[in-house]
Amino acid sequence: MKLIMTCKIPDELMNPIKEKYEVVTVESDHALMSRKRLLGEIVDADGLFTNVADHIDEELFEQAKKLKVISTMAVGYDNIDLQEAKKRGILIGHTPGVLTEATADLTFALLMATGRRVKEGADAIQNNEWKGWLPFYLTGQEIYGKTIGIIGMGRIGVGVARRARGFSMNILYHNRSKNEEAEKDLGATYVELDQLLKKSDYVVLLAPSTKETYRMMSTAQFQLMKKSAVFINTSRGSNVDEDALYEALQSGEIWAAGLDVFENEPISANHKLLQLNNVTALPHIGSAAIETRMNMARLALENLVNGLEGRPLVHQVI
Ligand SMILES: NC(=O)c1ccc[n+]([C@@H]2O[C@H](COP(=O)([O-])OP(=O)(O)OC[C@H]3O[C@@H](n4cnc5c(N)ncnc54)[C@H](O)[C@@H]3O)[C@@H](O)[C@H]2O)c1
Ligand SMILES: O=C(O)[C@H](O)CO
Repeated sequence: MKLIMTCKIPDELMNPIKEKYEVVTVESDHALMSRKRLLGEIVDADGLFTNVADHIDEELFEQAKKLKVISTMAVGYDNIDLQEAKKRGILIGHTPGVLTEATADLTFALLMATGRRVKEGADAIQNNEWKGWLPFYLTGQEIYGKTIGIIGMGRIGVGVARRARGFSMNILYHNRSKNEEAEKDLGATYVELDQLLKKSDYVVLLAPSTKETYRMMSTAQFQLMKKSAVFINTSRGSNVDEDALYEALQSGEIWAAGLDVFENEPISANHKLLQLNNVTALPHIGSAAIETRMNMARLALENLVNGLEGRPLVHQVI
């Protein structure tokens, strides 16, 4: 059987697979397979190992004559057209759970870095702009004891809430349904979205990208937030209206934003959001811890091989 891997993973994981399957992948650890090559190779492939950067759309499904399983090395699968996959009886696997803690760590790191202006401070030193201690130089927002509002209280949202608890934060959340466990164990309080936006010092977005969440944070939502509030997005860029966010940050409607994800990735350094001092931006590295990425790759391979060999996927989307 032929497998396509649009990115390379370490040899220790790849070699046992190569013994059993014909594997087509890229040459370098630092490259993704081009769309053109993927569309060519997919024609006679049985399995596809993919990630958040590939668009698995109707055009690709039309080309794929033999495809049985698609396995993404990610928890989010908004880049895959599930309807097209379902129509063709193609199984989809993903990697929830193994990246929860690493992504919660990075989300909290971004919250702290944005609230306390860590990037601006590091840049000031680097650019030889530090003039010495001044009473209000690079003053940020306190974190300890403040109110955090988590939109999307799922696995990672709960992970962030656990970290927030360590900082004695008051935890508000908004979710499709109430998370009784988070309420009991973490003292989190369910509120409607408008209330969360009005009351939170830190608003953290961790809902998946769906039709309902598309640009759920736009002008009206930013206007409800406190002028001193910090907005953090480690979910998906499409959940945020980036023009509205830019306006809110530039006009002082909100105080700062920490962003790990963007509507179009990779974002260009010329993007208007990146020209603002009150934006801390990262290149979609929420789950980028070595052990985590190894576990994601292992789980994605297991999903793929299980599907090809007629066993249940460990984590199956459809
Ligand atoms: N930045 C990164 O590198 C990175 C890493 C991992 C995950 N993610 C993103 O984080 C998302 C969450 O991951 P997870 O493992 O916690 O998923 P999850 O499914 O456990 O949690 C998502 C939560 O969002 C809630 N939700 C769905 N629609 C909502 C809506 N309209 N309003 C409010 N809440 C809503 C769900 O009920 C669920 O509780 C992923 O879908 C992915 O997009 C990003
Ligand atoms: O959805 C995911 O898993 C992330 O975006 C990449 O880890």
